[in-house]
Amino acid sequence: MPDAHLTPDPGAHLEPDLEIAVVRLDPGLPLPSYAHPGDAGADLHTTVDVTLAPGERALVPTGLSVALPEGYVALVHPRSGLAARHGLSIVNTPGTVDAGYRGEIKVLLINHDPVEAVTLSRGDRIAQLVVQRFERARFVEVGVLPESVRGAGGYGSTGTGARP
Ligand SMILES: O=c1ccn([C@H]2C[C@H](O)[C@@H](COP(=O)(O)OP(=O)(O)OP(=O)(O)O)O2)c(=O)[nH]1
Ligand SMILES: [Mg+2]
Repeated sequence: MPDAHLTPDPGAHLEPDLEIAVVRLDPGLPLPSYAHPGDAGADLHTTVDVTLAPGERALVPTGLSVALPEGYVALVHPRSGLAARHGLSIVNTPGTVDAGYRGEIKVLLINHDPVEAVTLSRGDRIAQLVVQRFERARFVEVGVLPESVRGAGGYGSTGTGARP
């Protein structure tokens, strides 16, 4: 029951109306779930126990396969708590789950901690899935691009100090 004193989370009023068909390849584990109303990421669980030595990576199964509607993509993002506490991230963050993919969603975890191993147990929430619409582009070749203020500046061209 939400606390009456709390302002509702942004987006909490939005009824989730996008249905995504999910097959649980491992019926012992739950479907992806949002921790709070309005959250963008639905947590994914590992189906296996796994220990990652410092610097080690592993492709970890989630026990889920989905059929995303046309025009949608699901992005596999790291969880910030695991990153902050253990240096655990995802090698290819964010992972891209294409709408036509019917295989098991997997998470390519990596332990960035220089010293400590990370142990995850079956059922632990290891990543989060963000479902988004995307645009499919038509790449049209031209000889010269339209000018812009940024131009070709990048890779730190604006520096790091506060701008005046
Ligand atoms: O973190 C991820 C990333 C990808 N996939 C699945 C879904 C995705 O649709 C498929 C292919 O991913 P991607 O296109 O990133 O990999 P690729 O190396 O380009 O493989 P492919 O040649 O199969 O496209 O693998 C996952 O389960 N988890
Ligand atoms: Mg690909």
